[in-house]
Amino acid sequence: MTTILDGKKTADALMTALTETVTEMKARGVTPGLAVILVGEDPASAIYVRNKHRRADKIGIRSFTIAMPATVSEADLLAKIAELNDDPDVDGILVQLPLPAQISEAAVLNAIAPEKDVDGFHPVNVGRLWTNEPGVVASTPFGIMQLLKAYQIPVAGKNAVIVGRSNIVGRPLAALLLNASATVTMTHSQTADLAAHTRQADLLFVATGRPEMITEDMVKAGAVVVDVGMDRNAAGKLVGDVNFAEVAPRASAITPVPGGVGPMTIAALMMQTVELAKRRLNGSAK
Ligand SMILES: Nc1nc2c(c(=O)[nH]1)N[C@@H](CN(C=O)c1ccc(C(=O)N[C@@H](CCC(=O)O)C(=O)O)cc1)CN2
Repeated sequence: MTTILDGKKTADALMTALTETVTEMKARGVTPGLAVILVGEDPASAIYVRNKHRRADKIGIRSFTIAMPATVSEADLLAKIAELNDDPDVDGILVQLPLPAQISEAAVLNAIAPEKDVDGFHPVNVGRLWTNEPGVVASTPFGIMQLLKAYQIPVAGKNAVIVGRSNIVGRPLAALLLNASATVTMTHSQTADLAAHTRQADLLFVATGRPEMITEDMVKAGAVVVDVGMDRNAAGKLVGDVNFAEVAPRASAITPVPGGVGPMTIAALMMQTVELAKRRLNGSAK
C-alpha cells in the first residue's frame, strides 16, 4: 500500500507544538517578528503571502507585509530592507519571489542581514548549509526534510535523485540530503537520459515546473516520491510535476499536490522565524 505523505496534517501537528513555544517566548518578553516584502501584484504571490500571515497569526508570530508597486526601484527596495535589518522587533525578513525584471534578485537577497534571512537565500547561509554548519535553510527543502522525518523515512545511504536545480529548491535540498548522508544525484533540463537516473532513485524529488512530467516508467518500484511542482494542466486543474495517478501505485510513499510540500513550506518558514527569534531571548541577536 502506498503511503500518502500528508503535508497539511504534518504541518498542522508541527504548528501546534510551535504555538506552545511561541507562548512561552511571549511570556519571557519576546514575540517573534516576521516581515514580508511583496513587490507587484502577482496573484499567486499574494495568496502565498496571505497564507504565511494566516499561519503566523494562528501561532502568535507578529507578521506584516510591506507591499511595494511593481515599478519600485531597486534602490527603494534596498532602503526598505536596510530599515528592517535595523528594526529590533523584526527577527525574520523575506522578499517574496519572483521579483519584477528591473530588480536584481541577487542584489536584494544579498542585502538582507544573514541573521534575519529567514528564507536562507543569502550567500552566507547558503555557504553554511553546504559546509554543514547551523544556519537558516530555504523553507521548501527544510519542509521536505521535516516531512520525511515525520514519516520516519530513512535517508542515510539511500540514492536520492533531484530533478531541478533551482536556488529555492533543488540546490539547497541537495545539500540537506548530503548532510543527512544520502547519495545525491542532481539532474536538470540538460541531463541526458533523465529516466535512467530517476529509475535509480530510492528517494525521488521533482521540482521542474513541468506538469506531470514524471511518469510510471521513470520511477523505481517502492520509491519515495516527493513532488514540489505546482502547475496547471490543460484542463486548468492544479497538478504537480509527477503524474500522480500513474506513479502513486508504484511508489511506497508519495506527496499529493496540493496538500504535500506546499503546506510544509509555510510550516518551515514559521519554525525558522521562531528559531531566529530565540537568539533575541538568548541575547545574541544583532
Ligand atoms: N521568498 C520566497 N519566495 C517564494 C518561495 C519561498 O520559499 N520564498 N516559494 C514559492 C512560493 N511559496 C512560498 O513562498 C509557496 C507556494 C505554495 C504553497 C502552498 O501551500 N501550495 C498549496 C497549493 C496552493 C494553491 O492552491 O494554489 C499546496 O501545495 O497545497 C506555499 C508556499 C515561490 N516563491
